[in-house]
Amino acid sequence: MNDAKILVALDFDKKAQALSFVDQIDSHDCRLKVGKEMFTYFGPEFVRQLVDKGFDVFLDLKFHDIPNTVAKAVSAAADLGVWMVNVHASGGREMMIKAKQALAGYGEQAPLLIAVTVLTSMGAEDLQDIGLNVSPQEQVMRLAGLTKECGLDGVVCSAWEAEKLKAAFGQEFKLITPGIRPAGAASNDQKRIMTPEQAVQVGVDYLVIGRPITQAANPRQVLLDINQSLRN
Ligand SMILES: O=C(O)c1cc(=O)[nH]c(=O)n1[C@@H]1O[C@H](COP(=O)(O)O)[C@@H](O)[C@H]1O
Repeated sequence: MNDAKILVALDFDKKAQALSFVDQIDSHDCRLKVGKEMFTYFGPEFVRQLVDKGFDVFLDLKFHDIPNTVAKAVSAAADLGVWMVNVHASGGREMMIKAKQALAGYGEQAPLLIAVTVLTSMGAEDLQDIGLNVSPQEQVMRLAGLTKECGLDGVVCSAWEAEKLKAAFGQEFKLITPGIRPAGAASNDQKRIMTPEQAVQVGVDYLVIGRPITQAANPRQVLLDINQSLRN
């Protein structure tokens, strides 16, 4: 069984580059996240290719639509054989419940279903712009609570919110966090970063890491070093 905590964000715009990267790493050392850019360029066939190579794939398409459409999209993701798929919690209760119900027929093969609460790129002013007079933290807690009520498996959040979320919603509620940087790595455009060790200590279940691994001279070694640091 794969117990890898690292989800490598495969943000390449060339399929050959992505596959050459994937060929350097082992499916036991990480899982792979495919987002909107790669999916739009290379489609479901690319996802199938990764699944066929033995990788657990997180299909990060953040579905947000009417309940029937999202349920069908989540079901299509399950048909691709992905390990995890996500929706926007702000799509609401009925949308999330229908999405969860759509996976019922897949039994053990059903992907984990998680929700995005508030994007880390949004601050209080952005929430005001869309009519939400609350702090991002309050909105994260509110949407995480709704996600749990709807029976989903967890949320995407910042590692800085992990302790509060675990305390409120329990250890089983999975937390997936971007903005993770090994000590000494460039932060790039990420603002509130944490090291992999710190993130695991505060209760994060899966660490989304992109450029520190994908742009490294020796990606496999960086991956092995991070995994080793998590075992210490
Ligand atoms: O949903 C995401 O994956 C995501 C949400 C968020 O709030 N912030 C965020 O950085 N991400 C993604 O996480 C990955 C982080 O990549 P690196 O910054 O290269 O480690 C990218 O694929 C981002 O699109």
